[in-house]
Amino acid sequence: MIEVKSIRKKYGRKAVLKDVSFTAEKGQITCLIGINGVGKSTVLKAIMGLTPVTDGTILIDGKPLSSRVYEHITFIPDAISMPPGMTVDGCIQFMKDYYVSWNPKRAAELAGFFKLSGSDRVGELSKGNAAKLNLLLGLALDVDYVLMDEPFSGIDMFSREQIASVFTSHLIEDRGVIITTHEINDIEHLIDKVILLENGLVRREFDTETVRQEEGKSVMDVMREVYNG
Ligand SMILES: Nc1ncnc2c1ncn2[C@@H]1O[C@H](COP(=O)(O)OP(=O)(O)OP(=O)(O)O)[C@@H](O)[C@H]1O
Repeated sequence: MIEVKSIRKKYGRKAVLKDVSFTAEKGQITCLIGINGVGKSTVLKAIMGLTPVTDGTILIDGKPLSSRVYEHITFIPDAISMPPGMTVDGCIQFMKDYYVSWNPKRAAELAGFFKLSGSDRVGELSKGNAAKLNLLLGLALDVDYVLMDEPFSGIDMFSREQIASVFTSHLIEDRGVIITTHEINDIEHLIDKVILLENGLVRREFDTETVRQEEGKSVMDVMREVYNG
């Protein structure tokens, strides 16, 4: 389980996260939702230790962040960070050489599923294909937790559907996934848990199935309730 306990984060004098606590379980997809600039990426970067928090604690399976802990978790940023001149095959080879946890079988399966061509260069990929390659490079690592920043942002409906289908497949297996988004429509059915962020605080944390069964509400219904007052 990932436990985020009362984290606070200031950039200069600006308090972005004022008091954020939530948990994300293995085997579940947890979604951090909030408007642009609310601090979703900052939360993911804090979990990865990429940005120091001003206060609070983050535990991964009960342990504080350390280099050993990072072998169990990966971060897929909102844009691919591979050099534009590198080919798809080159990226895959780079990851294979660099990470012991690289799973070549899963990488090949994802490349086939996404219909990525090995000879295409990163800088020449369409937005959708760049997003798919980005996802492949993270999901082919054998880690327990995957953090994804806006995996559906700015791509067409068919690519979104294809990416969404990966979430319900064996390619995710029983890993713990945290994704951020500001638009829930396409992915509502995939999500187990929602964390609604507003003004640096968690406005609501809920299990989608519980809310559906006990209150007859969709994620959108709860979002409207919370954000529209
Ligand atoms: N390195 C930085 N230095 C200063 N301010 C920053 C830095 N990174 C982020 N911020 C500010 O912190 C706030 C939260 O940013 P963050 O990227 O976490 O939000 P977000 O919810 O992920 O936004 P989006 O949906 O647009 O991706 C924003 O106001 C942003 O301008």
